Amino acid sequence: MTRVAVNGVTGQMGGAVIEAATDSEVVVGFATSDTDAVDGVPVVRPEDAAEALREYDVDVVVDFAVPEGALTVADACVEAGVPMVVGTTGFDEDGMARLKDASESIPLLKATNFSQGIQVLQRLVREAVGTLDEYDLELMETHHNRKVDAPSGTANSILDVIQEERDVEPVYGREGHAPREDDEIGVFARRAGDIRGEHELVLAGNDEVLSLSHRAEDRGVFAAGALDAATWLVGRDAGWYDFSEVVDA
Ligand SMILES: NC(=O)C1=CN([C@@H]2O[C@H](COP(=O)(O)OP(=O)(O)OC[C@H]3O[C@@H](n4cnc5c(N)ncnc54)[C@H](OP(=O)(O)O)[C@@H]3O)[C@@H](O)[C@H]2O)C=CC1
Ligand SMILES: O=C(O)C1=N[C@H](C(=O)O)C[C@H](O)C1
Repeated sequence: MTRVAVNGVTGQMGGAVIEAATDSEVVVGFATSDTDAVDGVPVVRPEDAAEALREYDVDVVVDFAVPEGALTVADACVEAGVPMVVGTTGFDEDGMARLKDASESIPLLKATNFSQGIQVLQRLVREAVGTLDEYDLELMETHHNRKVDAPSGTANSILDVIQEERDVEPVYGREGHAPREDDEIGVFARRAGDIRGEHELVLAGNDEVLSLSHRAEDRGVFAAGALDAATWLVGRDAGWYDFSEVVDA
């Protein structure tokens, strides 16, 4: 069985990963709060992660935390020579550069969304935006009221795909006198209740509207995808990997 360490183990996704780990074993977790264990999994502080990775003989780390915590644990993975799956979102440019640096020493797979449906949505988005190249584009996402980063990592990834196809400028929300420009894409983030994650791209023009959307119904979908990625990553060469490689494997 693959021996997994979970960064952000006390969080919503940390719990979902422990629950989803049936073909792998979560042997240790990292978090900053004063908790000894979560569901029988011992909790260690992130600054002691390198030592714990060796002590618990960890094969791979699965991370769903905050950017600062992910970077601390990425350093520990480099020190201990352990692969890392990064699910945390909201990194700034410097954080992304530090993850890229880490991937020169260890196998590192980062995805803003570990659901298979979003992988397919990304492909559909590329085709639709490339084909309907005159249509107006608007991007919406909705998440639970505890989410701290906006727009979501997934929305930013969808935007990246769109910008590879079309020269559009994001406008984050609109207010007041705000007429739409031809080359803009409106991006909207809503936060309410315990909504697991919804994303929708609307393409409108030529007297028609095409809507491409995805809704996650349980955090288990992200946890299962991240664990699939973790098992796939063990034993690979150092480098930067994409979740599409796992889905296509
Ligand atoms: N890629 C994907 O498919 C998905 C990505 N996510 C992303 O995962 C992240 C976590 O989401 P979620 O579980 O809902 O958030 P939570 O707020 O529920 O959990 C965050 C966890 O991070 C821990 N944490 C805080 N600071 C640190 C630190 N310095 N080092 C290590 N751990 C730390 C917190 O525990 P404590 O306070 O005890 O330290 C907590 O356990 C978010 O960035 C979210 O966007 C979420 C779902 C799917
Ligand atoms: O915070 C969440 O919950 C989620 N975060 C990811 C994101 O920012 O895109 C993925 C998913 O939508 C759930």
